[in-house]
Amino acid sequence: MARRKAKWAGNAKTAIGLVLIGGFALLAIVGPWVAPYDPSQRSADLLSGPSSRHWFGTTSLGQDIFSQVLVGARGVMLIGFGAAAVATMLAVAVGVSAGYFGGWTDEGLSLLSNVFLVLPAVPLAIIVSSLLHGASDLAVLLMIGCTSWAWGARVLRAQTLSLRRRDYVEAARSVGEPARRIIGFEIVPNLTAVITSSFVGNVMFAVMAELVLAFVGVSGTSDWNWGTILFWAQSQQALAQGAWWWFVPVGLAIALLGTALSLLSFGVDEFVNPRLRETARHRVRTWTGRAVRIRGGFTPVLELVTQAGAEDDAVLRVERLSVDYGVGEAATTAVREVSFTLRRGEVLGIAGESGSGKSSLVQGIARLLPPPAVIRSGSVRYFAPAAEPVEVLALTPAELRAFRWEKLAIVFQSAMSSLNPVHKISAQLTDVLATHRPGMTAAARRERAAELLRLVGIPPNRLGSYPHELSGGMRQRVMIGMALALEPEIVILDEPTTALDVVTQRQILLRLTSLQKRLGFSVVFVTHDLALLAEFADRVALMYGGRVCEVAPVAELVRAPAHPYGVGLLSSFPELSGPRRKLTGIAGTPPDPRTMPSGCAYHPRCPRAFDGCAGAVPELLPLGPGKQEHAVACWLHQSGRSVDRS
Ligand SMILES: Nc1ncnc2c1ncn2[C@@H]1O[C@H](COP(=O)(O)OP(=O)(O)OP(=O)(O)O)[C@@H](O)[C@H]1O
Repeated sequence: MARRKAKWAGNAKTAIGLVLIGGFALLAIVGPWVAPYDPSQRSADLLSGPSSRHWFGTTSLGQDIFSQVLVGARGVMLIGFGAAAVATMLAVAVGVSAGYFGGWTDEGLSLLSNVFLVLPAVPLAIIVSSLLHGASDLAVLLMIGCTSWAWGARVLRAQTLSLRRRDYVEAARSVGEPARRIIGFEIVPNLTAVITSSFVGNVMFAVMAELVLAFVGVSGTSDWNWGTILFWAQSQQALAQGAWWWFVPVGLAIALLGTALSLLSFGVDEFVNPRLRETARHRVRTWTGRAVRIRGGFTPVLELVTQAGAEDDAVLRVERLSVDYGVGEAATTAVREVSFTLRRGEVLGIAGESGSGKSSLVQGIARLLPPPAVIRSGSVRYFAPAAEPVEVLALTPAELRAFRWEKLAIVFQSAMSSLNPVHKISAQLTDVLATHRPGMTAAARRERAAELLRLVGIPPNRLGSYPHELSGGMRQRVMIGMALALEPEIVILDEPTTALDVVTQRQILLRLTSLQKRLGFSVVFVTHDLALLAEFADRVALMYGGRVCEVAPVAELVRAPAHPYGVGLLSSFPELSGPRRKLTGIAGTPPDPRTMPSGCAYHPRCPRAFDGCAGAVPELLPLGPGKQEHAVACWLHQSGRSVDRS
């Protein structure tokens, strides 16, 4: 708290803005009491300039303009801030709901906003005030507030639309947070700058609208506010008479109020955006980590392969899972009837070229597919120890929230964007615990958060840091710590070390695998990097064109890949030991899922293809007796022939 206060104080713009606004607020409170004259009281000093008796001069009736300015501040501040508060609350409620919930809610609320956008607020207020023969301050406040929210709502809707798919919002959803909490904790804090500037804009608009109403004489010409002063100055032709003092002081007061609001808006922007703030202050030394990508993903391994003895120790079983993007004739199939079993305590690697369907598969398993993706068919069963299997695809939203994170945790690809930039690491770690362990005390949650940081090799004093104060590798480890918060049985990592330097990559994976051995969870590790899998995985499944084409224990796959695609992939990587050999790679490009080749999807690129390969899709079958663990979907093997490693 003290640190926060110091930051406010250290922000000169905020401080000046606050002092000025505070001054105006004080004026609004005490103005009528400290004014030297009654603002309506006439005197013999007609239209005289500033003097020691009348600091701001007098009107054509001899009234003291200084007193009028002091007394008038109350109405301006009351209506300006009151109407802005009403407008901002309406804008947040409408804009955030429309952006977050989408669908019919969005359509209905957007229609409402559009209607209010075309309503001319000030002329409407003038007409209503005229009908009421002069409206009260409260009526003016409500009129302005209720007619000026629509623009802010549109901006907030657009911002919410861009926030709702951010990784940290998806992460919160996957943690099982209810919508109101996601909106309150993940979305609205990130809109603070927009809400503040919307509020400041609304104050300015309300002040102006109120001045216009007073200026045209519809909100009562005897109630003193700054608009009333301008109304009388205009009607008595002060400008033509050279009585500049009649409108200049009030004009300066309005300009000063606008300046104060703008300064406050800038200051709040810096305050709520730690990155902006840090540029102006000393920066905590962080590693130079680049953005880290971590995403959760399973990949298919074949059911047949895992039949021998695998059933008892299965923790997750995926059967014939298919994922489409879109529906009907326009649908593109990204995952095609993938089946695999994940065993308790194993690290299953999933590899394949870009576009082979790895992420779609993993997101399908966790039911985190973004629209327009849909699960077309299949089954995902979770096996709890000594309990009935659970069909994940049939879970209700509430059951799904409990399943994710408790049983299955996902580390998203981008650690930086998975961590909410406006919350400290401690808040983000304890939030997962608060959602799933409501009975835990705040102190216990904080202790557990520190323990989780220690677990992933980060000093607990980093709990007070913001995400941007950590290196890419540290952020990634925080995400892994967060995934382990509830001790899940399955952890999905999707390309967890892409974009990190090789040293950091290895450090993180070594720590992860040592934790995995200690805590006993199962890992699905999606990556392009076969060399990493060779070091860290127990088994590897290769994906091509949305299907698993080969699955085997990692040592066997590296030693003797059976599918020509596996051969090609391994030929693209240098070996760590042994004689030097030419890296050949794979000619051509992966297939477009919209125009998938017939038969084996790899046949157009396959150096061993023969006529039969284009006919039908080969099944994923064990290589033979004694090779139950090594399965391949290739016509070469199904017709009894073998393939040489080239
Ligand atoms: N929103 C989408 N609309 C249509 N098709 C999509 C969409 N997202 C992905 N696809 C298609 O689905 C297929 C599988 O994509 P996916 O991202 O799952 O593959 P990947 O193996 O994870 O690739 P990468 O390693 O590049 O992340 C791709 O061919 C892609 O064209």
